[in-house]
Amino acid sequence: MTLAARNSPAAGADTLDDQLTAEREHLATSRDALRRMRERAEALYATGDKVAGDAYTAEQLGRHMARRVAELADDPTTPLFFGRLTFADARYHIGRRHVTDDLGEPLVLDWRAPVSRSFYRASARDPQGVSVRRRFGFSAGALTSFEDEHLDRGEELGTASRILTAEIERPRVGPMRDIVATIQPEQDELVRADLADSICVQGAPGTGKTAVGLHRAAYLLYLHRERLRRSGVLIVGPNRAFLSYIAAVLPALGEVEVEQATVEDLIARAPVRAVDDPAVAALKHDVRMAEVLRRAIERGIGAPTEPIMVSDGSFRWRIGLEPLHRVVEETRREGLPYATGRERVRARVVSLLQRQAEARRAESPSDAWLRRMGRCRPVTEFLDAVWPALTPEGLVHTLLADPAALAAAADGVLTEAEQALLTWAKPPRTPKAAKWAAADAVLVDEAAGLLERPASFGHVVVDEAQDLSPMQCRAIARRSEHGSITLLGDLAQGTAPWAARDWRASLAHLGKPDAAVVPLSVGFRVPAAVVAFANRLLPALSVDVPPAESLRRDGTLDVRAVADLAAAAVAEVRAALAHDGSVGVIAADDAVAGLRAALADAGIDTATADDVEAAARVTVVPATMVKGLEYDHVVVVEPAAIVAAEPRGLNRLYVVLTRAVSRLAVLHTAPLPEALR
Ligand SMILES: Nc1ncnc2c1ncn2[C@@H]1O[C@H](COP(=O)(O)OP(=O)(O)OP(=O)(O)O)[C@@H](O)[C@H]1O
Repeated sequence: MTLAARNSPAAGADTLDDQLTAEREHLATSRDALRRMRERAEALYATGDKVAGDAYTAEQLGRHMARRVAELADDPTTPLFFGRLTFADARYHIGRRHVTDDLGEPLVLDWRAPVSRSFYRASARDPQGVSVRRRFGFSAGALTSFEDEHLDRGEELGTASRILTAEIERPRVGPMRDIVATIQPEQDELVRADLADSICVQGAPGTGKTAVGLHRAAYLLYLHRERLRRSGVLIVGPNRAFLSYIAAVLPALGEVEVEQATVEDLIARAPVRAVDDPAVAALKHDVRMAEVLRRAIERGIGAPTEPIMVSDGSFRWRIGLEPLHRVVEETRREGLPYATGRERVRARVVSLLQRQAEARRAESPSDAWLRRMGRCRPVTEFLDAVWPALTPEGLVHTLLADPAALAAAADGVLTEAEQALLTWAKPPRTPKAAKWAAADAVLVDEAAGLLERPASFGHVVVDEAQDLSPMQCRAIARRSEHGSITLLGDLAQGTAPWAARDWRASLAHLGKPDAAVVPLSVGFRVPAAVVAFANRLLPALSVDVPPAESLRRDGTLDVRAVADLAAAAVAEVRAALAHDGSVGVIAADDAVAGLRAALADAGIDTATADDVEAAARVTVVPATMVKGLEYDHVVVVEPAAIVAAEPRGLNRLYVVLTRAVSRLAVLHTAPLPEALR
């Protein structure tokens, strides 16, 4: 046993070894049972098209079974169960998914099942009927130890658990892993919050926000499987490197159908082919642009100026100005999305024609007649005059290309100087010819949302949410209108020019103004010495957040003035490679290529941050890409250059300094930023 079981055996005279043997047998039995479950699912998958009556059912069944097979995958390196609860009359092993024997009796309970909740929440003060909680220690998939807490005797280890400590201090390699075995009570409360509840988690670096968000997604999918499968669950992350880092967590928990995207991916409609001046980009992300777009659309709705005259071949029909005015006004008042409004006007005009036809012929006209009237030239011309068809790109193109159109929509909302900033110097002739900048996407998406509502996800998890602009928040709000959100972030790590300074404003833009803001303050990543160093920056960041405290007493910090940054970085990486785990070299973006070359010259292979499966243990990461990531050993090169590279450089440095799991080395030639000294 590597980690000795702390307490005397619970069951009679069994020795610890006997108990360990019994647990290993239970693990082997469970793995066999899971294999049989998977084989049954595979057999069904193979014969699915024969039992299904038609192609559609076969397709549905096929997809369901493929998903089932994927869900039942067994990873030999992750334990099938990690805990056990003993109640007065029953005993359950808790693991990543349900495993049942051939008779349907449970061998392992899913961590999300109601009974499993006590594994995370029971305490000596509130044992919830649990007499003994057992945690298992594993090494490379083999069960090596266990640790008991006799809650009925007032024993409780909390964060002193050696198995928990070993899990937290385990060297990191490759992609992020799930934390089901060691979710802490304050995290569990967030993970198991109701589907209807939107929550905002403000947490210092490494407090498990990302972990909480992913586990909440898995929990909600377990509890509301059918509903969420229909509406979908979406995870929004800051960049592709981050998304590939977290991509494996949900599949490892059996959840293979969650969409993961950056906010840019989510709203991209056209390729980005131009770069905005920062002031222009900031203005496009300003929430006032939503009002400008709303007005621009509303101004497009005109008043009828002529009656409609239609002939159907047999009769001529006429709709006078007054009823047409009524139709337009009534529809405008309904506040529908613009494109729906246009169709509503069309339908109302057709129904006026229908009424006339009924009065004249004393019978209802056919559907074909109604369709023909709806599409006939006079009706379409009327629509084009009072409620013209619009495209999102067309609308934004008009505003950016035509100062008069912009002035009409922006008067009283944007200053003249701001309007001038927005106007293209060389307007493209058509929307198709436009070279869109990144920030135009938020305008086009806002316009698209005014024309037609996008489908709403059932639940959206937004990570690193402090960096969302008001307009990006609105883009997410449109996609979670009928669902709930989990907003995760840290105001101190805000690096975007529009980063949030308080959560209430973001929540209002997200359409969830009343969501609770819950703090997480216990850090699982960054060692105490490193946290203390990074916390020196907090007063200079002008945000009001509780400082982090660390669960980790291990770890080292080494801040050093050097003569040659590249040579010192190479030496530092060499030394780091003598330890287990990953090494991250973080520098200002423009220094990355040079450092990669220096490491290559020294014969050290390096990977890029978005290649989490890379064989190389060393990753060289630009400071702007490192948000949300972590490495055992972090080498930060020239903090002053990281700070100087962008307006929120100190916040960036705070992010950079809080990536280390075990050891942080800070190498500098220039003086350290004032706040750190
Ligand atoms: N209860 C836990 N048990 C074990 N490890 C945990 C636990 N909670 C978090 N961790 C680990 O701590 C590290 C940091 O977690 P995570 O990335 O979720 O933090 P974060 O708050 O999102 O950080 P950041 O602010 O830097 O984005 C991860 O390696 C995660 O697996």
